[in-house]
Amino acid sequence: MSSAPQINDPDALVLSPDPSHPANLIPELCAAFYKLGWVTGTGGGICIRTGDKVYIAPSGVQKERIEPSHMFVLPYPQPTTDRIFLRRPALNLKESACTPLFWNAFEQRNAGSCIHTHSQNAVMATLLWPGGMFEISHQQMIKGVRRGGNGLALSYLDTLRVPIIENTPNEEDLKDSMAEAMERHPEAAAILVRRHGIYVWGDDWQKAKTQTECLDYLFEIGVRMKLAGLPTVLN
Ligand SMILES: CSCCC(=O)C(=O)COP(=O)(O)O
Ligand SMILES: [Zn+2]
Repeated sequence: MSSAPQINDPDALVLSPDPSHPANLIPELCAAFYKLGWVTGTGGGICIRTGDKVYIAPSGVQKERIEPSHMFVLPYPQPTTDRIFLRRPALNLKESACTPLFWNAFEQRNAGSCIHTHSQNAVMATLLWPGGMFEISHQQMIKGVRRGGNGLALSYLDTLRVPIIENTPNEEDLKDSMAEAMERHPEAAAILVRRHGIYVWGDDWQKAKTQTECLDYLFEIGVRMKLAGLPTVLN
């Protein structure tokens, strides 16, 4: 008898031979992000939304070792009351604590994917820019960032600005301040969290990943410029 998942079997939502299926992509991308130092120590990750379904990794697990069967699938949109699921893993796991923050990206930017990293470049940027905004100009990689994370790409002549919000002891409690920062700065492609990391979103996982890479590069070079005493914004 075949053990393949049947129609109406929730496991069919995460078991696919297609490498581009979100349940296969999330483990692959988390393993790649781990190598970059973005999701070490279990923190951070990526979620993917395909229309009315959201694929989310478990919380507090080694993100470089997750498997498709560990994935949560949630319907989008959600009711305003309790969180509902289309599929939960058989193991006793909880969905990522980043879920409410990923939801900000879906609801406010219609994002198809959101990435959270604990990159030291992002954290250092929040320490060396003690105000509410990271700023850098005249860098080629600025061209890889889109206005609002989902609009037209910035030009070499644009100054990149990324808002910084203050950290909270619990990840979930960042939801409101992240939502406010996104509302106040419609051109922002991401939100930095002081002494913690960053949330970056995009129309799809490819665009979210590209923007996270460009931003991380810009944080790294911005930090190095600042430490070398060089101005990061030119007139
Ligand atoms: C050492 S990780 C602390 C919690 C955190 O910052 C985080 O991003 C948690 O993400 P998870 O997906 O594991 O809930
Ligand atoms: Zn985090």
